[in-house]
Amino acid sequence: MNFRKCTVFQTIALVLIFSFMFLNVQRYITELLSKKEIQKVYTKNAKRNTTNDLGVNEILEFYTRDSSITEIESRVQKERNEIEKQLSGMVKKRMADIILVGMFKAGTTTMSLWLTTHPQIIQLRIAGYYGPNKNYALGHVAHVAQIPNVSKDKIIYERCTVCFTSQAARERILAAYPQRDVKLLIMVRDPIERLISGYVQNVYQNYKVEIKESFEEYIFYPNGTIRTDTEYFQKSFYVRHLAKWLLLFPRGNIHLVDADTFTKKPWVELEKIEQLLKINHLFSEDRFPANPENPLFRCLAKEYTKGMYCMGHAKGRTHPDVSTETMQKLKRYFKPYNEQFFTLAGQRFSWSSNYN
Ligand SMILES: Nc1ncnc2c1ncn2[C@@H]1O[C@H](COP(=O)(O)OS(=O)(=O)O)[C@@H](OP(=O)(O)O)[C@H]1O
Repeated sequence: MNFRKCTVFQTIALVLIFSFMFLNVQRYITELLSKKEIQKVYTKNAKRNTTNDLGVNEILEFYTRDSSITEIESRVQKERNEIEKQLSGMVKKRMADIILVGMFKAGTTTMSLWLTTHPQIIQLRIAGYYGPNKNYALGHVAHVAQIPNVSKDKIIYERCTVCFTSQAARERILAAYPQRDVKLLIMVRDPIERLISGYVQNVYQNYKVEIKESFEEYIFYPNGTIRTDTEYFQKSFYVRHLAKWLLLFPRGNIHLVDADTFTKKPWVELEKIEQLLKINHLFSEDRFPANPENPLFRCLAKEYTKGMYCMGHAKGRTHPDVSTETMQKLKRYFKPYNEQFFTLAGQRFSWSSNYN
């Protein structure tokens, strides 16, 4: 009897031990699996954030989440009412067909100078109207009054190179074009080269940057982290700015110019613009000899007379030597933003391969 009791107890104890072990093993396996699952999701997200697996919609959503479309529309409507009020009584004018909205230090002066030598392109006298407040304060009457009456085969061209990074400018342009039918030209240069160019410009103008401050001092904090909060740095995050334009204007209206190709082979990018605007082809390769004073850059030979349009000394400046280490650090930093920009733009640029 005692022996039988003992066996029953032993069996119960064994069942309990095995059950306990089984439950623990099961819990361990579940934990392990969920940890793995979390790890998988985390790795996937990290990868998505760094190497840009994000799709166009996700990128758009991410960079415009601080923009309330209702608030934008209400501001734009208010501005439209103001435009109508100021222009009431004036004969309705055709607005500019195309606006060069940026990007600062990407070759915009050269583009404007050369493009407007085309007899079918008429440039507006006032530049930067939609950008800085002091320009916009000129008022719509003054802005519209300068627009010439031109035949349909001519293109009215306006320049506002500070507009690309300005939300106020985007909304002002949208207010002026209720049909959103303006073409927007944006020159995009390798963001690091643009950064260096901006630094050199600041050094020359001795504005914001002390002459003695090296590029490295300008770009890094003393502890080596990148000073991403500077105005120049912020302007080089093209994806952020393009997303905000795409919230307001269709992609088809935005023409992105490869600024590096424009510098080296201007006829390539100019011919694309001729096609976009459906104007005669005049910018052929043979018209772009090297600049005798600065052979890394081109000039444009005049069409009917002798002489060339070359840029002065303020364009095509010598850049400082930047160490490989600094370049690599900047490239690593910009790469994910660039990738997102290419996805959003739906195109890559000649400088894209600098980041491979
Ligand atoms: N043909 C030709 N000649 C001289 N320079 C040329 C030319 N084509 C493009 N570029 C590039 O234009 C860069 C200056 O850009 P921007 O005119 O947009 O500068 S600015 O924003 O108006 O200050 C300028 O930048 P830096 O090289 O840093 O001076 C040039 O790289």
